[in-house]
Amino acid sequence: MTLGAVADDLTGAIDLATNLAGRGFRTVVAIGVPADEPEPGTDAIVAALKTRSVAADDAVAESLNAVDALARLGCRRYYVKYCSTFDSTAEGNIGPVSEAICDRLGVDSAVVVPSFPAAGRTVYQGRLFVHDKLLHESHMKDHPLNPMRESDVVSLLRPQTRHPVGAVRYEQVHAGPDRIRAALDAETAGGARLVVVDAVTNEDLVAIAAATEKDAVVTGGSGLAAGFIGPRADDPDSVRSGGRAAPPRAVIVGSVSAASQGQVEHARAHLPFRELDVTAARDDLGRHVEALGQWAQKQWNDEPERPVLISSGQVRGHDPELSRVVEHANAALAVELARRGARQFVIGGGETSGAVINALGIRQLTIGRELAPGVAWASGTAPRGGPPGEVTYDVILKSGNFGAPDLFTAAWKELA
Ligand SMILES: Nc1ncnc2c1ncn2[C@@H]1O[C@H](COP(=O)(O)OP(=O)(O)OP(=O)(O)O)[C@@H](O)[C@H]1O
Ligand SMILES: O=C(O)[C@@H](O)C(=O)CO
Repeated sequence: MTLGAVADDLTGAIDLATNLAGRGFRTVVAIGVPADEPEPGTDAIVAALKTRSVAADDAVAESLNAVDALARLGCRRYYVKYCSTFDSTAEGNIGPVSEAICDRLGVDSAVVVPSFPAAGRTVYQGRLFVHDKLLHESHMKDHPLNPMRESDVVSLLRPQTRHPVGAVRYEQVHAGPDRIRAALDAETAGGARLVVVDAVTNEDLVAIAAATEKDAVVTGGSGLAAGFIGPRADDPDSVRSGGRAAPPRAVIVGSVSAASQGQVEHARAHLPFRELDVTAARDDLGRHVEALGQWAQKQWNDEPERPVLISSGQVRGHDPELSRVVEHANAALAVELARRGARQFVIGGGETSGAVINALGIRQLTIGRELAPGVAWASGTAPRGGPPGEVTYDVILKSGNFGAPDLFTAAWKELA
């Protein structure tokens, strides 16, 4: 049975696909609502949507389209993937989307498991932690699109549903799958449709996965997948396809997260670096992007294997419109670099990655070597655009806060 997943952004989809691959699922990521039959032998299809920051009605409609498409492709079990920091719009899309999918499939209730301990996200007594900080005290309090000012997951979810929100606390999770199942059933009997489940360690996630293995819908960050047992769990390396493209190489960072900015700081010492000038991009996008393209070409002429690094820098203040301008600029930059031959990209940030992949015309990705929790190389093809034929790209699409400080320089070794 193929597992179907609906992810609310692209890097989140890659994150989930990486964890599924690590558990022995041969996984493809479809960009948008899946249209194509997956290759024979596919165990999981993750639909990468762009619904985290849109109006709830639009997020619901797009998510249902994706579930219907996954059902047509043979999926019978579904994973609703949102961010491990539970971010969405102020009104929130996680409740409406999860409930609509349950309704569509005739399912009474589903677990809510944001926890991803390997990336420092844990839920204890309903409170979401990012490493040692409560969510509302973490970097997420200043996120440019979805600032998070509350850490209690039940409180975050309550305004997003007309039903009571259930909770299964750590004491019950720790007591194992049978107790978790009994607690979930009691919450559902009490009228809850969405039940927030604590998880602090991978063992907790394994227990929750066992307790819910017959549930047709589960929801969460990618962590819960670490508890799944895939069809090729004995040999997870067999599901990975290697790097297929060749240099030139570029790192494009539109992510403003602390981890990405640290990675830029580290890589600047080693790679040719330029900052995308936000004002110049807004005033004359074509000219600015062309200038960056010429600069990159010169670096590649001097050292063909050496990646260039371009970052759009720090956001000042909360300005969604400016964020869109920068996304558009980063996407145009990727197209310009591809036009000049670039085939291997590391992209920082979920929104940025979505914009870039769409602009390059990539419709589907297969997962390759894993570099860090939730981060892996992936390969995809796109129409050549002009002459007939296809172009193959190797990409890392990195969630803002994921990856070690040296990711932008170390990643390339994994392609060899
Ligand atoms: N200098 C800047 N000024 C304004 N907006 C910017 C600037 N640099 C980046 N942005 C925008 O900030 C947003 C960052 O979101 P993105 O999802 O790409 O990264 P992130 O939030 O750090 O990562 P993730 O969503 O994966 O956690 C994008 O819309 C990007 O275009
Ligand atoms: O769950 C996460 O933290 C990531 O996959 C993500 O969605 C960040 O955009």
